[in-house]
Formats: sequence, structure tokens, C-alpha cells
Amino acid sequence: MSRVLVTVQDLYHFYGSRLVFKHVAFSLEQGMAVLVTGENGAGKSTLLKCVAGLVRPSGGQVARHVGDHEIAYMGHATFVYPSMTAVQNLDFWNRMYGLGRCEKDLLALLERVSLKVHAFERARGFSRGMAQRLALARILLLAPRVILLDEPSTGLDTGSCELLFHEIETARHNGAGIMWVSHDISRDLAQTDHVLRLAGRAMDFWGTTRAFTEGGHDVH
Ligand SMILES: Nc1ncnc2c1ncn2[C@@H]1O[C@H](COP(=O)(O)OP(=O)(O)OP(=O)(O)O)[C@@H](O)[C@H]1O
Repeated sequence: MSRVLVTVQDLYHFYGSRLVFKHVAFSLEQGMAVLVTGENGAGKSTLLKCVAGLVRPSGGQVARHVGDHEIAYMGHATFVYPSMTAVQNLDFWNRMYGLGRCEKDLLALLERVSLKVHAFERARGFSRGMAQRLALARILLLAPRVILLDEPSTGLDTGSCELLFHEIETARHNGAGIMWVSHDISRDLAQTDHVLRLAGRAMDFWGTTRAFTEGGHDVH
């Protein structure tokens, strides 16, 4: 049986007096890839932050069955330090988490995200897509068991998107549980096995991707 990594029960959240969502309940298991979808403002980013522990929900439970350092979150901000080179950026996180990786390992990671040729350039000159790939390398460095990605393909060209999906698939194959927010359901659905959709200030779908598509849900 797959191991449960995160359990969410009866979650709801208000910003001030405004209800963002209620009735959110699901379990993220090892090897699961979940697409989180819904219209603008439906609360997808808020939900991911609640799961990551970055937003304290107004009510309900988020039980994380993994250590804090085993959860990686990539939001809209890339947390790339512009005055550092790509490799220095990775080394910063390497030291911060006490991972003890050598420069060769960091360069190998940069190669995985097609940034090795820019390893010794300051990140200030990086395009949005390059910064996003460096942020992905930071996630890979941590080898997390729970990966939470908020619109990770923002700024990525087709090749970089393929690279992202390849890394998602590899992490999933290695037993990570992954949730990512996307508006491009028709493109991303094939990479997932579960779908969570927020609509009408509640979770209006949670289930397998197959049930989602067979249920006639709009995938465009
Ligand atoms: N820190 C905050 N304080 C107050 N309201 C907020 C805050 N963050 C988000 N909101 C509001 O909560 C609602 C949900 O926002 P959220 O960013 O979670 O939605 P989303 O589904 O990710 O949207 P999008 O698809 O546009 O990225 C929106 O109406 C937003 O304006």
C-alpha cells in the first residue's frame, strides 16, 4: 500500500471575512501526481501554501507525515538571489540545509535543468525561464518527498516544460508525492493521476484523472 504523506481534512480558509474555500479533504500519497485546478481566485495558491505550512488555515487539519525539510514548495517567487551565480545560489541552499554536496554535484544538478553553461554567471542576468529552472534545481537538490509547485511552467519554453515534466515523473517514480497548480489542464492532465478542483468556494472535484475525464469535466 502507498504511504500517505499528507492528510487534509475539512479544510477551510478565510481572508478577513471572505471565505476562500471550504470542504477540502484529500490524502497525498507516495508516487501521486495531483493537478490542482480552478478559476483565477479560486484559492489554489492558498491551498498549496496551507499544505506547505506557509499559511495557517482558518480551520480543518493538515497533517504532514514527513519532516519539514522533506517538503519543497515553489511559489510565484523563485527565491533566486540575483547577486550570486547559479552555482552559488544552489550552494546557499546546500549549506543552509546542511546537505554537504560538493561543487561537482551542484554542477550535475545544473546540467539536469540545462543551466550548466550558465553555472558561473550571476543570476541577475537570467531570464524568467532560467530563474524558474534554477528554482527547480533547488527543489531537486533537496530530494523532497512532498513537492508543491505553483504554476511551475510559468516562463518556460516547450523544451524546459518537457524537462520539468521529466523531473516531476522521476521524482514521482522515486516515491515523492507531487501537487502542482496549473491552468493548462489539457497539456498537464496526461502527467497526473489525480485532480483536485476548486470552484464555488469549495473543493468540487477530488479523484482520479480518469474519473475526471470520464466524468465529462472541461479539460480546456
Ligand atoms: N494574503 C492575502 N490576503 C487577502 N486576500 C488574499 C491573500 N492572498 C490571496 N487572497 C485572495 O484570496 C483569493 C484566492 O487567492 P489565490 O491566490 O489562492 O487564488 P488562485 O486560485 O491561486 O488564483 P490565480 O489562479 O489567479 O493564481 C483571491 O480572491 C485573492 O485575492
